[in-house]
Amino acid sequence: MVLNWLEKQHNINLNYQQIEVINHFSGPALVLAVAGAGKTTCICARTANLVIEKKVEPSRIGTLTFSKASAVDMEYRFSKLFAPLIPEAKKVHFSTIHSFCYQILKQHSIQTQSSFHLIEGRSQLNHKNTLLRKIYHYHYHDFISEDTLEEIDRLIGYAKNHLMTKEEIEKLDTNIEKFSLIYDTYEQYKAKNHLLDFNDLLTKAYLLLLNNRKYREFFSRRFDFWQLDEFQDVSPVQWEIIKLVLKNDKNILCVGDDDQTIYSFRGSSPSIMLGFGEHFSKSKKYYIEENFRCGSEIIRVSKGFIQNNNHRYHKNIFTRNEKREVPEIVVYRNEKEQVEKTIHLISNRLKENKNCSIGILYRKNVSALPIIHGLLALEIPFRVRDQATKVFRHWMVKDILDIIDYAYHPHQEDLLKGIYYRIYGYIKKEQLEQVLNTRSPNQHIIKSILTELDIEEYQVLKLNKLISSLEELKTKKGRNILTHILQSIGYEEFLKRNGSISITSSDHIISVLYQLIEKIEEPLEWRNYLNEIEGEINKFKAAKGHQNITLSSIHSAKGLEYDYVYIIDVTENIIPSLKAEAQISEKNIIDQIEEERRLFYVAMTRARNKVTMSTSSKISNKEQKESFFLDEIKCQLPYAKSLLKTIKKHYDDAMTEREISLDIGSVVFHHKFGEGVVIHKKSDFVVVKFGREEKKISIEYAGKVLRKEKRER
Ligand SMILES: Nc1ncnc2c1ncn2[C@@H]1O[C@H](COP(=O)(O)OP(=O)(O)OP(=O)(O)O)[C@@H](O)[C@H]1O
Repeated sequence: MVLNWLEKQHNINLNYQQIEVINHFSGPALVLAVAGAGKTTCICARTANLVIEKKVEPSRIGTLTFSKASAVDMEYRFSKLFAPLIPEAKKVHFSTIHSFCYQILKQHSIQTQSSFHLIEGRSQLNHKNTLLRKIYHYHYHDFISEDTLEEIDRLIGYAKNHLMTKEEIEKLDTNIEKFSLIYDTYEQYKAKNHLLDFNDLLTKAYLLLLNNRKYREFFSRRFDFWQLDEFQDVSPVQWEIIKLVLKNDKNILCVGDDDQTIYSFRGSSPSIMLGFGEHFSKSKKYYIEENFRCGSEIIRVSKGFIQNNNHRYHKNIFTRNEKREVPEIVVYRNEKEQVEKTIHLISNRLKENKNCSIGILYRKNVSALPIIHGLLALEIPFRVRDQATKVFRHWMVKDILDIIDYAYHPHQEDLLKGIYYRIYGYIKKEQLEQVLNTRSPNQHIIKSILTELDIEEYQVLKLNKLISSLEELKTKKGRNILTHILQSIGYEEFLKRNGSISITSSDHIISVLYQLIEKIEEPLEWRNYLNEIEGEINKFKAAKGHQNITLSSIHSAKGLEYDYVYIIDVTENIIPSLKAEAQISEKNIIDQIEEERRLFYVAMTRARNKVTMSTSSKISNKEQKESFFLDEIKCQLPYAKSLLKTIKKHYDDAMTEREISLDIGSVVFHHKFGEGVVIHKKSDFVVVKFGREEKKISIEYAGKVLRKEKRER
């Protein structure tokens, strides 16, 4: 009946693997699906089948997802597909795990006449960040950078999702030395003020269910049939909650694609999916391996690429779709060319087909800005899915704007307080405090240091130079504004000294700012201009209706599809983006690379017709290597053989001219393992990927082996 309905009313012919899933009735089941396999269609059809064929009450079926957007989307699709067939379709429950936990806590608060307030959510977002900022300042006596704030937030989520003990939190692999102190203070403050963040919804609900039999029984009666979508994203605490509310019959159907696990950094754990069969010894396992979305060339290339991961279920990914277009790699000369040519390619696509959909995807939100700038200039409409403008509040952008403002307002102490140690002049904290206590409010602060304090000769020279550089800044235009701040005012020097941001990532931000600042006539215009761009982006974001072009981070593009996908900035250190913690283990590096590879796979499989991956040879005028993922993809392309020969020749030639390069992405040769790619580099070792195997080799040893091999050639 359901199959007939889908075929007749919606022209959807389910394949035999999908039909098997739809017919699954009771007991635990794991559905291993591939990208574009119609997971949502399957869950909706199985729900309809339970109601129509198995006579299950619609309100007894509960489907949980991980994001609000997916829950809303599924509810909408279920109603669109089956509302005319199932009069009580609205009674089927679709929600997020968080909202399920919220109901548990709400119930508890009613019964115990206690209350709690959320410090996250649409209107509350800043509350949590404000609290973390204050706690950081309390422990470090310093202001927190946006990067550190994000990292602390992530670590808190990670610890909670893994139900970590105090001892485990103390041992967490992080550069933030006082993290466990910050964590304790945060927890104490929330407990005292009855506040909860989103992750607390999970941990508190878990504890309630674990320690209170009545709650456990009450909520396990909530549904007879449970379905869990995006199972690959489940975290340990979420999985514990689900297991606690399952009744003895364990009617749960979990659907996911382990190749699309992209939230491990936040707490999801692929091992839960991989261990499903061990947990439920009598479970069934289904596969849906046909991709209905992508052209066969995209499937062939992306499948070969993801097979480089070792920790995954083997799946026979296939499609019956035609070839469509071969995935393409484009190496541009510099970041500017990448933006211009990408927009040009997109415009041509739209000329060919004004209804086609285009996704521009990137690993870091900052990559979106030059494209946005270019699209705005050409008045091409677009949509931005996530917070691309967050970079405008990045501390580097704030510093640059403050330096400009300070040049115009040299008496303003608030401005100088934030930047005095980030610019030339060697101003010490005590000197600044001393002069701020004695000078009158309208006095030029740096001049006051010169006239009122007893300072060394070298500093007199530096301060005089700084005063004239700040004056000179007011005369600069366009790119020269930024160059002057970086070089003459000393901001570049500070970036190099500062360990909290990698040079590559500051280079990336600077390169983006260079592109945005080009047409600025005088420094003071810069702040307004950034506000204008932000306003435009928000306008486009709010605009309803269809837009051909969508800009999105790869993370936010999960679950979506476009006719044409452009993945930009596929550059070393941008993707894969690896954390460079001091004590990081080899296993951790490999796990991170595998997660990044999954992320790239998600990006590629968003495309129906063609995926174009681009990189630029230079960023901020500095040579830039392409991501080694592109080497892995090149091996899958039709022209791979001849291309590999070229690469090999290129490296052979290069090696005869200079020492072998052990930089990430370099192709190297080992006497036993053959050709490999350097995928990670530390001061004393490198990790080299030879085919599907990864080897950790000490730098000293690697140097010897690789040179020996080359000499023999
Ligand atoms: N049996 C089918 N025949 C034809 N098209 C189908 C079938 N099942 C699903 N589709 C279509 O395939 C596309 C992918 O489906 P869907 O977005 O549900 O996949 P998914 O498994 O959620 O993908 P991903 O995990 O990559 O986001 C959709 O356009 C959907 O309508």
